[in-house]
Amino acid sequence: MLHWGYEEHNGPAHWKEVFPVANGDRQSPIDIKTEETKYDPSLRPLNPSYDPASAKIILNNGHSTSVEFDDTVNKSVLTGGPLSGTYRLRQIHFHWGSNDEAGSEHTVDGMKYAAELHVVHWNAEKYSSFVEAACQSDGLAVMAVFLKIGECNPQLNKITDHLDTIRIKGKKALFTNFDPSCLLPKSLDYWTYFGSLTVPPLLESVIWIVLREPINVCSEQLAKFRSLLSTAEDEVACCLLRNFRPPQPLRGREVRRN
Ligand SMILES: NS(=O)(=O)c1ccc(NCc2ccco2)c([N+](=O)[O-])c1
Ligand SMILES: [Zn+2]
Repeated sequence: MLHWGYEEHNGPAHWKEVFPVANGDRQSPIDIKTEETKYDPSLRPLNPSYDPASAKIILNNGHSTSVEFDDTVNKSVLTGGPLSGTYRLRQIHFHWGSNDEAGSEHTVDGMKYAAELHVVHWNAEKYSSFVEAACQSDGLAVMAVFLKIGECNPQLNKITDHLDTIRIKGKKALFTNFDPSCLLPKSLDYWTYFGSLTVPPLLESVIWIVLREPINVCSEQLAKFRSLLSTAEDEVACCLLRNFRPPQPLRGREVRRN
């Protein structure tokens, strides 16, 4: 496999050839079977607290589009929920499909949403960098938000309005004064389980926090993500039509709900 991606020749089925942990026992995403989730009274309310000034750049890394935040200080953090300690906001990014019928990574009772937002944090209380934390079993906390097709979402336009300036892989643009809370649903009720990065290197270091309530976006907004290129300037242009990994085996893990 040349370089991993989401096409037939280098997609999720091939990743184990380079990243054997792909067959590990705490891989993500998963299908959430709602009847088998367990209520846990010890789970606390989620407490995201983000400073819009932490947002720095918007980027096309060839696999998704991300907004990167200044994570050198505890200015934008997530506490509460299943977490012990303070997790620092690192970046947000999206996963989508080639049409509106599929695109989310997690599924709920087999149902696929059109897309999924990931809000990525790392355990800055115990570790000194994202990369170090990404190698620890309690190093990362990723909040997942489902995107379903409905009314256009004016908040998402803050992101999609900039995609034409970062069409090519590797392009980045200044992007600040953005609080990702504007993309969270009314309810912060969640499911939580121990899993992994859903993208190589697939490290098993993520405490997943999947919000139960989706947010609405419209088809035209999602279409803009599909016009991003997975290729760089000197390569034959190829659109990033899809970038979701399918659900992985639960391997006996428990999914708890608040
Ligand atoms: N879909 S996800 O939220 O699980 C995810 C996957 C990979 C990476 N990054 C790749 C990476 C390299 C070394 C450690 O991490 C990130 N991230 O960086 O936020 C998030
Ligand atoms: Zn992701």
